[in-house]
Order: sequence, then structure tokens, then C-alpha cells
Amino acid sequence: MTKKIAVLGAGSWGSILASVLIENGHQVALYSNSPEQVAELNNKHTNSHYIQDYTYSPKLYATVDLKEAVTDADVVLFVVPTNVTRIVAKQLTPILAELGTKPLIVHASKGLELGSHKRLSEVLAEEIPSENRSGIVVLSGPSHAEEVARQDITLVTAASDDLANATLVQDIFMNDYFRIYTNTDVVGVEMGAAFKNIIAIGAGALHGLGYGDDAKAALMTRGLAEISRLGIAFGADPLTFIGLSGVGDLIVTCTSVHSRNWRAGNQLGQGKDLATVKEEMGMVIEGVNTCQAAYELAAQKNIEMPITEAIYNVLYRDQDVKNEIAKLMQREGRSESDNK
Ligand SMILES: NC(=O)C1=CN([C@@H]2O[C@H](COP(=O)(O)OP(=O)(O)OC[C@H]3O[C@@H](n4cnc5c(N)ncnc54)[C@H](OP(=O)(O)O)[C@@H]3O)[C@@H](O)[C@H]2O)C=CC1
Ligand SMILES: O=C(CO)COP(=O)(O)O
Repeated sequence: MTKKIAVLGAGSWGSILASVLIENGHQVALYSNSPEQVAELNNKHTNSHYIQDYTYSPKLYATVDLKEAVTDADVVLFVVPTNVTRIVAKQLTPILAELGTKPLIVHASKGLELGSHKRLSEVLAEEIPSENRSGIVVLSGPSHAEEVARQDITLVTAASDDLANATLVQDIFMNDYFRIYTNTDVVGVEMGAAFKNIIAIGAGALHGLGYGDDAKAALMTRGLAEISRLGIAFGADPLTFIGLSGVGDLIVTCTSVHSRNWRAGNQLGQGKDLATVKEEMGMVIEGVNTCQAAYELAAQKNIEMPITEAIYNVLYRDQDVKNEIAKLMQREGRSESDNK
């Protein structure tokens, strides 16, 4: 059934998810905070800063007017960076209250809020009262906008406490190149998605330093062990970490040149400083903030996360990457079954 969907955030992922929804026959309004970007999307049907060599459907309507975007929307899809999700939710709530509508809230972002360490579904639940929404669903998994744009095969997960809402999102998005599974482990899905970005920075750094495939496989495996440990301590189902939003997303983000986190790590490994890497990227590198959140959470729960700590030392304590790798290699011998 055709739905009216408001997509909030017109970066690479928001704009391409909007394209998938249009392809599936839905009516889509794409909200951006930039009048120039809206003009480009509506007039030239391009979004050149975020996605190159791609033409959007003329059916895609972009607007800087949040109220216009969400009026009569059945679904509101948040795809803004983690650090502005609360801000945009705060803007949305009075509009929904005024309109008297109750859309399904979905988010496709990957990170934890700095300071509060909250997952984004928690942030959205706090900011959008239950009388203004019919549910909250997380859309997550191994998916790069550049590949979905060319309708390459991509599989992701729709997670919600309420399976009916996850199934609704599955139905809305699913087509012959974009396949959606459902999941009810919201904690595991959001934590896997957030933490894999930290490990991807490490994988990029190894590449930038010239390390080989053995080192990268080791980082991914031990990285998965430690991010699962942290997620499980917060109630995640261990099985979720071997699913699409866990190991699936870890693999794609640690191996793809499309990944901004991987590319940031690669440049750090080549000796660039973080400020320059961020400025040159011009798009969100979620793993940087999430590394800080995970580092603090691990300390709070007394959980060993040596790789996250090493990456934290590089990002926040100006430590040398090679030195941090050497320290990891000098850790005392362990059994693989040790949970640390
Ligand atoms: N790109 C991808 O392939 C995937 C991304 N994701 C996740 O999706 C989320 C968004 O990523 P992505 O689209 O890639 O990021 P981008 O950096 O490409 O785009 C983010 C967009 O959000 C805009 N924005 C920032 N602040 C606001 C605001 N207050 N109101 C409205 N818009 C705002 C940015 O504008 P400006 O540039 O002006 O700040 C930018 O247009 C991230 O959490 C990411 O991890 C998940 C899966 C795949
Ligand atoms: O989440 C993603 C792939 O699944 C996108 O990763 P980046 O944010 O590193 O580009």
C-alpha cells in the first residue's frame, strides 16, 4: 500500500533511502536544512556533494520546511547524523502535536548520543511522546548509499520491540534489490551498528599503514568480540552480533572504500591529523564520537575493550597508531574463550 513518507536528512543515506521508497511507489518528501541543496535536488535532481553521478527521480520532492515534509506522513524516517537526532526530534514534536498526527518513527542512523550514551531509539522515545507516534523502528545493516544507488543487492534489518511495526517497515522498503529482515532485539541492532564504526576506523588505519589481510581479519574478529561484550552487558542478544547489523555491517564497513569511517582510519594511518580528515571528508564520520561513548561505557561497566581503547588513544590522546598496535600485540597471552 502506498504510504506518505517524510525523510529527515538529505545526505547520502537519507537521499538514497528516499529513492528506494519512491521506486517502491511511495510518496516521499525529503527534508534538508539547506536551501541550496533543496534547489539542486528539485531542479537538477542531483545531490552532488553527497552522491556523485546519480540522478534522482523527478518524483522526489525536497523541502526546507519540516512541517510541510511531515504533514500527513504515515512514516517519518530520521537519517540525520547521531549528534543532531535529538535536535531534529525536538523540532518535530510540536509540529506533530499541532498536526494531531501519529506517524511511525523510523531511524537509519548509527551511533550513540555523546554524554548520555543513549541509543537513538531511546533519544527519539524521549523527545517524541507516545501520543505523537505509533511506534519506533530501527533500520540498520550492511548498506552503502553508493551501492544501493546503483540497485546493487543489499540486505538490512528492521528492528522494533513491536514486531508488527518492524514488519510494516519491511513491507515498505523491500524490493528485488533491497531485502529487509525483521528483528526484535533493538539494543543489539543499535549497538552493533554504532560500535562497528569504531572498528572500521581501525581497519582503515591498518590499511593506511600497509598491514595485510591477516591483521585486518584479526582486527575484525577481536573487534567483534569486544563490541559484542559491551552490547551484551547492556542486554543485547549475543546472536544479533552474528547477524546483518552485527558482523554483516562490521565486514562491509571494515572493507569498503565507500565507508567514511574506513576512509578516515586509512588517512589517519597515512599520518593525517583528525581535524584535517574530518574537514576533508565533508560528511559524518560517526565512529569518532561513538568511540568516545563506547570508551566511557566500557569504563562504566568495567569491560575490557582494548581495540576501542587503542583507537580512543589515537583519536583523543594524540597517540601514535603504530605504538597503539604494538601495545595491543604486547598484551599478555589469552585463551580465545576468555571473555576479555
Ligand atoms: N551513507 C551511508 O551509506 C549510510 C549511512 N548510515 C547512517 O546514516 C546517518 C546519516 O548518514 P549520511 O547520510 O551518510 O550522512 P551525510 O553526512 O552524508 O549527510 C547527513 C545530512 O544531514 C544533514 N544535517 C545535519 N544537521 C541537520 C539538521 N539539524 N537538520 C537537517 N539536516 C541536517 C547534513 O547537512 P550538513 O552537511 O549541512 O551538515 C547532511 O546533509 C549516519 O548515522 C550514518 O551512520 C547508515 C547506513 C548507510
Ligand atoms: O553504515 C554504513 C555501512 O553499513 C556506512 O558506513 P560509513 O558511515 O562508514 O560510510
